[in-house]
Amino acid sequence: MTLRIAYLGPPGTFTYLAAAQLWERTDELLPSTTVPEVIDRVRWGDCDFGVVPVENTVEGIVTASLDQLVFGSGDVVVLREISVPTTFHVYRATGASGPPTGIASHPHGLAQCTRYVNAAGLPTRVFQSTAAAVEAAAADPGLLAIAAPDLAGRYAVSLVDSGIEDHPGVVTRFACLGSRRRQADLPAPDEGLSWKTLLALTPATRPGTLADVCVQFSDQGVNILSLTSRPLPGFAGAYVFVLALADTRTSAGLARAVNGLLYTGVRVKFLGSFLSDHLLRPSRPDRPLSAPAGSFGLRDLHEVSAVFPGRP
Ligand SMILES: O=C(O)C(=O)Cc1ccccc1
Repeated sequence: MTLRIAYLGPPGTFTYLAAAQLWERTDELLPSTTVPEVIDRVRWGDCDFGVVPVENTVEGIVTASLDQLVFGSGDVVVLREISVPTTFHVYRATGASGPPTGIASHPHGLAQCTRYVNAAGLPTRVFQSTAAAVEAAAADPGLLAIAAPDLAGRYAVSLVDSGIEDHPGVVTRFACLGSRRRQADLPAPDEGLSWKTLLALTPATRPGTLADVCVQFSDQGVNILSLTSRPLPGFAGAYVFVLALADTRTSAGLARAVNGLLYTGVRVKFLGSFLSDHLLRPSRPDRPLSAPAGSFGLRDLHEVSAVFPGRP
């Protein structure tokens, strides 16, 4: 059976590279113009699965994708997570001459290549995807486009520069989305993937609610990998917390933690339990974790007391 897979297109986006990692040529990869369009095609049954960017190690969460999952309706959850190394190249219409007049990309592309973009000193143009910018550059000889590798054969453009990102070693994570019932229909996973579960939690707004949430997971030995807060529309000052947990939906510990949460009054939305290559592809395997410059630790107590002068 040929599967229909919606992705953020046109062909040659980083999302396309993620989708092509998972599906064979026999399946139909169908480009969509925006992330909400991909999710709608899955939600309304026009496509079996969808692929969207979810997190970038420089730019952080792709809120357009996360908010669709958190606030959208219907049975659309994350079924698999795929990482793609994100290196940026510059293209221009083949045969174009004279000084360029603009530089174009997806907002994340422009944000991850600030040194190059600033040095170019050209007006920037934002597109729905990197490959959409390349498509526009093919038709506009003044435009430079920042996008994924290997697009010169696919569009009428030539490679101008390569590896222009500010930080080498960046990885973008993509989510394969679909109905909970379709998880078994995905291609067999590679070896060494690890389970993640994504939950959106809405606690009451009082001191200690987030501590209550964390205690439920720590009591069950479930590692919280990340915590993202999204404003709850229509309720100023209230947030939904999206937690990525290092466990599978079928574990007893996770079931106990979620049951415990319900008793503390937290509302829980299930956003998916899936295999991820997250730990297989850490973005900087060569470097130990380091906190941002200017962070203090136990050795810097004098700095702590300068910022927090109250007596402990
Ligand atoms: O525009 C693309 O190619 C995408 O897939 C979204 C994106 C943009 C920039 C970095 C990673 C993903």
